[in-house]
Amino acid sequence: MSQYSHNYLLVPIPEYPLVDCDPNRNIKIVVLGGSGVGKTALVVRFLTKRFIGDYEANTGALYSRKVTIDGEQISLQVQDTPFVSMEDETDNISCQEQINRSIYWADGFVFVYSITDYNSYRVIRPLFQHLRKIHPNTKIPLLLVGNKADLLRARQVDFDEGLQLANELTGSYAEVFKRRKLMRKMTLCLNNIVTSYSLKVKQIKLSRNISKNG
Ligand SMILES: Nc1nc2c(ncn2[C@@H]2O[C@H](COP(=O)(O)OP(=O)(O)OP(=O)(O)O)[C@@H](O)[C@H]2O)c(=O)[nH]1
Repeated sequence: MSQYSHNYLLVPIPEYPLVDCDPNRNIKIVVLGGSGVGKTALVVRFLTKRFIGDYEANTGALYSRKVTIDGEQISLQVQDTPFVSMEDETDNISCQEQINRSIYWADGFVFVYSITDYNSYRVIRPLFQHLRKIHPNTKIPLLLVGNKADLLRARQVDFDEGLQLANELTGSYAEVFKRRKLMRKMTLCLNNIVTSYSLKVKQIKLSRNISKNG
């Protein structure tokens, strides 16, 4: 049983041990952003399909689920991370080593800011530049999420600013709060992340067929 199960209303736990994962059939996604923007909440909502107010702050936790893509069973792994912050008086970010490791590890990225916190939005560009240094030459599947979209009265970041930033980062954009919308947007946007993986799956299938048929 999970170490967290006793104390909290709902805590996602890995569906199966990570040792069972075939490394060729993994999609690895990391969720990144500033402090308190709702990264953990978002991961919990996405994976459990529930909107909840009480959950373990599982910063750094790795979750896994099985999904089917093009008839192939794939393990989707989602990594929650500690927050990233801006260094004082500069446009640089400071992030823990764990974040760098996650960036190296991941195939796709979910950047989260809160629409109620302009500073969390400001973190995103330098974060992307940081990511670019680690993955200089690859197309980066990315979803930008403007979270806490239920708190419209406290809005500090306009919808258009989110959209513009997503375009700049060549990613998709979603402002989310309601579960259905989150699921729809996440699913749609996840397709971006998954597309490159699907191609890989097709290549695997193709090479398997070629070797089978000589
Ligand atoms: N109103 C509202 N509150 C939210 C939403 N998502 C998260 N929260 C709240 O925001 C707070 C921070 O959420 P977390 O998921 O812990 O945020 P985090 O980004 O993981 O935080 P760090 O651990 O600092 O990195 C919690 O009190 C959540 O309940 C949302 O969509 N709407």
